[in-house]
Amino acid sequence: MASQNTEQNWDIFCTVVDNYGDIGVTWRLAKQLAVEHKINVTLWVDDLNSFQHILPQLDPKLVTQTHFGIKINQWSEPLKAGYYAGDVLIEAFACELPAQVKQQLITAKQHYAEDATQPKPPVWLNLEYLSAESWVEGCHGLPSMQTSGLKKYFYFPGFTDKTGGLICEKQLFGQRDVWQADINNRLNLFESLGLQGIKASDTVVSIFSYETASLLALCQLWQHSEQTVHALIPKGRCLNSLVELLPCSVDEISAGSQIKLNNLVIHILPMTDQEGYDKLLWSCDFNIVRGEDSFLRAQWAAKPFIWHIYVQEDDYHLIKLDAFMQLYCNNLPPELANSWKALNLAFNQEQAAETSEHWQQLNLADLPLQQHAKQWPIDAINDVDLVSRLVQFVKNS
Ligand SMILES: Cc1cn([C@H]2C[C@H](O)[C@@H](COP(=O)(O)OP(=O)(O)O[C@H]3O[C@@H](C)[C@H](O)[C@@H](O)[C@H]3O)O2)c(=O)[nH]c1=O
Repeated sequence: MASQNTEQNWDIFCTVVDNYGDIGVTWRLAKQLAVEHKINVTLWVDDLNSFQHILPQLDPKLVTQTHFGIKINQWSEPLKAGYYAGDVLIEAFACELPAQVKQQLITAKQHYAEDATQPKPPVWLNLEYLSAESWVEGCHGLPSMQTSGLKKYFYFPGFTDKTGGLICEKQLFGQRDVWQADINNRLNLFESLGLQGIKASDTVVSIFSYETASLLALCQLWQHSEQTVHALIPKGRCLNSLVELLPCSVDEISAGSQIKLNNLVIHILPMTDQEGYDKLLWSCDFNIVRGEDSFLRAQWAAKPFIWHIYVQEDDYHLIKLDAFMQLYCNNLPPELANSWKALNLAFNQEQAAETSEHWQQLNLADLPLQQHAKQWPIDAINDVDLVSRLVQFVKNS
């Protein structure tokens, strides 16, 4: 009961469209709400098998289970675990709430309208996808009146103070700095993942992209690089782009495989939990990431990166990519900004030759590039992270 009890109960509903981004973002959100704001969170997920890839201890057969203090309920219809209206209800990325949940909201509203001592109906929010586009500022926080008479708010993550902010745990940058200050952490991590032969002077790149000819071009280039390049690839979609380099079919490749191609060594990794993936990003010299959540975590890793954006109809993703690149490059020397942007654009447009060319122009040891990667997270977070802004938003609504 929001008005009588300080303990808050929030529900988050998430459908897994494809890949891991939707569940990845909502799982981070749930963990931070629970850990930093002591909120009782119930996360409803329609595909626990996908979820298990990033939370290995999850049992996809269970209707309800608790991990990290968060109740995780299977979302099948009709719901097997009961939904009871709490203080806040978040639908992630415009997923359609079950009819029985909507009915509970209407009932809660009616009861409250008849008797104001009854619990208020939950604050209802739709969590949107992250975009750096300027229109986001105008739409963040807008309410939309539903036919039921209930209000639903649109919550837009973003990079400016007029948006909903970015997911980032309070201790994250401190933990990252401690990790990166000691080279042994990186080498120990590689060892614990079973990666052999990585020397401190080698270049290490993590790769979690979608399929693209640009990736093949980069790997072909790295084969002939002066220094050894280690490509760390969690088993998944991007391997399909490297078929012509692989000694066997993608299906036969398993986590733990190591493929040596002249000066390029490809290591196939198991997927780990999110905390393990963060550490991997902190430990590499360069990260190739995708979607929404790994994209943000690559920024928080304070290392240079390529963002392989999720493709949208009519090339709309290129507009989103451009909006982000403009922001990211604001304080970079123009020549460096141009080559970083050109690399990202070529990679996303599958321009293999241009991707190789722009990679060669980018010097990973370049000090301004590294300094920018370190300063950017501080500027981007803009004082207040998404979860703190969200809690405040709920208080004000
Ligand atoms: C490789 C790896 C990833 N992860 C996590 C990090 C992220 O939370 C998640 C991957 O999510 P993303 O980076 O967002 O990429 P994605 O491609 O998996 O998800 C995408 O899904 C689409 C449906 C959305 O529309 C996109 O915006 C995007 O979110 O997986 C691990 O926890 N361990 C791992 O080993």
